[in-house]
Amino acid sequence: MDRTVRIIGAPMDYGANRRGVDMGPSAIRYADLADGLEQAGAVPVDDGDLSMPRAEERDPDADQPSRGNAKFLREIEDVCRLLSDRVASTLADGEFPLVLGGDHSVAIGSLTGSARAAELGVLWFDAHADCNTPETSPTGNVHGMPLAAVLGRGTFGDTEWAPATGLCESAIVYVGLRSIDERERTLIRDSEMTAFTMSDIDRRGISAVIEDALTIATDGTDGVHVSLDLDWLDPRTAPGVGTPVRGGVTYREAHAALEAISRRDEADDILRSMDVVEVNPILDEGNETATLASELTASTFGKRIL
Ligand SMILES: NC(=[NH2+])NCCC[C@H](N)C(=O)O
Ligand SMILES: [Mn+2]
Ligand SMILES: [Mn+2]
Repeated sequence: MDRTVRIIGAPMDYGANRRGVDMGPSAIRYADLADGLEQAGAVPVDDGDLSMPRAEERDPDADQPSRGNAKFLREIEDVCRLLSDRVASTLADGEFPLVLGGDHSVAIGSLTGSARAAELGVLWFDAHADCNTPETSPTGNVHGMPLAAVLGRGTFGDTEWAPATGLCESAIVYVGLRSIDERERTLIRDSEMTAFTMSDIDRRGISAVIEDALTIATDGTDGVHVSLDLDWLDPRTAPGVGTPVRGGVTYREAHAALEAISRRDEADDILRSMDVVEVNPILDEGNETATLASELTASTFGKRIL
């Protein structure tokens, strides 16, 4: 399929606890992303990076004006508004938006953009649930909050910039969770989202879990957004991330899951948008996490072994 994939770099690090994820887009490009996409049968077009605002104060503990317990929320809002418009216009042009993070707060931009003109399901591959609000977050880091923001939970500043209109809560599916804060647990239980944890993968295997996840994410929706946080994988395989958690999926399980998405996409045309986030080259070993991010993206678009 000759799908045009527009690569949009979002070198944001205002939402993370560690500096360095702003270099993620370069590292993933350097790891032959465009080649991999071509081998998958896509036509990559690189938009370059969105420019990031300069924060007035880089001390993350400094008070961010009227933003509650959400560090750099003003900067994150600016970037996500821009990204959201870029994702929406890419889709309107009939192209596929592929967003390279940056920390996971960029998903507020990709999701609001992608859900503007469609009922949207989400596959969220992550060790973390990322559904804290400024009120519940133990850290104040916005990369732990994007799903709450797009679902309209909690208060993210004074304007309604974060909720995603066409987002279908019952079609949001987590895959591979293993680190959930207490208040996130309550939010998930009281929500319509589905959470497959690492225990589900242990018991049922990745293939059965991903088939169920695909069925839920596509039920009643026009398309699916894939959000891939590299800390979904085990830190032995993906060391270049800011918030590693032991006991993640293996290299093969990750490819199996994303290949399953591409097979479903070949049959039913389900893929709408994607972001690949949290690659931190400063913490990486020989760019292996960025390489993995690049390979897994190619698998999602249909690159096969044979
Ligand atoms: N996208 C991520 N790596 N998120 C990590 C979030 C960690 C923790 N739950 C927090 O709220 O701070
Ligand atoms: Mn994570
Ligand atoms: Mn995340």
